[in-house]
Order: sequence, then structure tokens, then C-alpha cells
Amino acid sequence: MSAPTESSRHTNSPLPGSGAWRKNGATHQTADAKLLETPRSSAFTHTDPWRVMRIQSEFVQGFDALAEVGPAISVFGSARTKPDSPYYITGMEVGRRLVEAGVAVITGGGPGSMEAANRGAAEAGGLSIGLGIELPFEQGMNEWVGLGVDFRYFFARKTMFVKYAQGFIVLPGGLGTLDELFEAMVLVQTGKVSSFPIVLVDRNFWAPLLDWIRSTMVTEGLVSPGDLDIFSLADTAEEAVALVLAGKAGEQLAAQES
Ligand SMILES: CC(C)=CCNc1ncnc2c1ncn2[C@@H]1O[C@H](COP(=O)(O)O)[C@@H](O)[C@H]1O
Repeated sequence: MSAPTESSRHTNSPLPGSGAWRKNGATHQTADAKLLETPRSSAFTHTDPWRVMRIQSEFVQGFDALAEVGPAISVFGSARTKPDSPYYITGMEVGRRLVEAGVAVITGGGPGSMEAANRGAAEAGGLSIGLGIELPFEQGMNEWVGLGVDFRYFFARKTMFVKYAQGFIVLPGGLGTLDELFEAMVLVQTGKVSSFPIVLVDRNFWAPLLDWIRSTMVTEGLVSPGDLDIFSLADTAEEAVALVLAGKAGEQLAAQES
């Protein structure tokens, strides 16, 4: 079928969504005209196909915001830690030491130990990143975040923690912290990421969990003894940062410096 001539064009009707047209076809509303119509209802924004678009846009937004970040470490820990707690003080020191080593700090952007790590990074003049999450009891991004990205979906946000960091430092925390820790451990265990150091800070805090993994999970054959090598333990910020920089982030830094 040849392209329409000027004189015939007005009788050719486009076939919806195909880029094709039919001569003398029934007149039909163009895509532009449909787009510009005021919708009668907003109900479509609560449908799964629309959600898929929103999920896609979270990944695009995250990739765009973080693509240029360079070496970075994600720091996790309780949202409930108070500024006078030793965990908060360690979190600040972790943030500061990472920045002094030339590494950006990524956190969940919330209060507590996330705030501590962002604060340490920001006070040291480094890149302090917060990946915020919409929660029913939202508190907003902490004031020490220099580059913030907001997410509606935990799974999109968790992808960013792994994709744009070369290791995790995990301070004491609750269920959210365990969720992030176990996600990373499974990614290493199943070979989805390689050379990804995970450092748990504060041996006393983590010991009962690790004892249970060893005495019950390993004994019952549910995990391999070697799986315990997926993470390392530290008691101080200095130790934690040194251990995490022994991995890929450290290699990237060395490559940048040479
Ligand atoms: C005081 C309070 C409950 C505030 C919640 N505000 C939050 N803001 C941002 N991320 C959060 C928040 N709560 C949990 N998370 C996520 O879960 C982790 C901490 O959870 P948790 O306190 O260990 O279980 C954080 O690393 C973060 O990724």
C-alpha cells in the first residue's frame, strides 16, 4: 500500500497503535487527541498496569541519580538509635572514615543509625546519599542527606543499595536491618554478586544470631559452614571500614588513584 497523497490523506484512518493506516477507513480519534482528553476518573492510577509503570520509573530515577556516584558503601542500622547511643557514635565514625577514604556513603535516609552515617559523611565533606522509603509513619529524609532519592517500593530501593555500593556495613538494628543484611547474604550465597564484603559491627550484638545460625542451621544442614564466611565481624568503625575497603570499593579507589 502506498503512502497517502495530500488529496487523499483526510480519508485515511490510522490503525490504533500500529503505525499503519487504512484508506477510507472509519474516522477514529488520534493518539494525541486521546492523550489530551481530561480523564473521567483517576481510578486507573490504582491498577497494576499503572503500578508497573511507576515501578519502572523508580528504577529509571534511581539509575539516573546514582549512575555517577563512584565507589560507595551502604551502611545499615536501626532507625531508632538515639544520638547519644554508642551505636549512633559508631555510625557517625563509619560515615566519616568512609568519606576520608574517598568513598560515598549510602543509607536508607531515615533517622537513627542511618542519620548517624549520613551525618558523619556530610560533616567530613563527602557524598552522603539517602535512599528514602515511603512509610505509613513517615519521618522524612534526615537532614544530613546531600543526595536523596525517594522510593515507594522496598524492592526497587534494595536494588540500589546493592547496585551502587561495593559492600555493606551493618550496624545493630531491627527487622529492617536484618532484611537488608539477609538479602545481601543470599545474593552472595547464590552467586548473584561476587566480591561483596559484608561487615557486621559489634560482635556482642550479633553473637546470639550467629550462634543460632551455627548451632541450628549449620548443624541441621540448612546452610553450609562456609556460608558463615559471607560476612566479617568488627567491633570498631576503624576495623569495619578497613574490612569493607579490602573488597571492590578499595580496588576502585586504588585504580582511581593510580
Ligand atoms: C523511628 C522510625 C521507626 C522510623 C522509620 N523510618 C525509616 N526511614 C527509612 N528507612 C527505614 C525506616 N525504618 C526502617 N527503615 C529501613 O530499615 C532499616 C532499619 O530498620 P530497623 O530499624 O532495623 O527495623 C534501615 O536501614 C532502612 O533501610
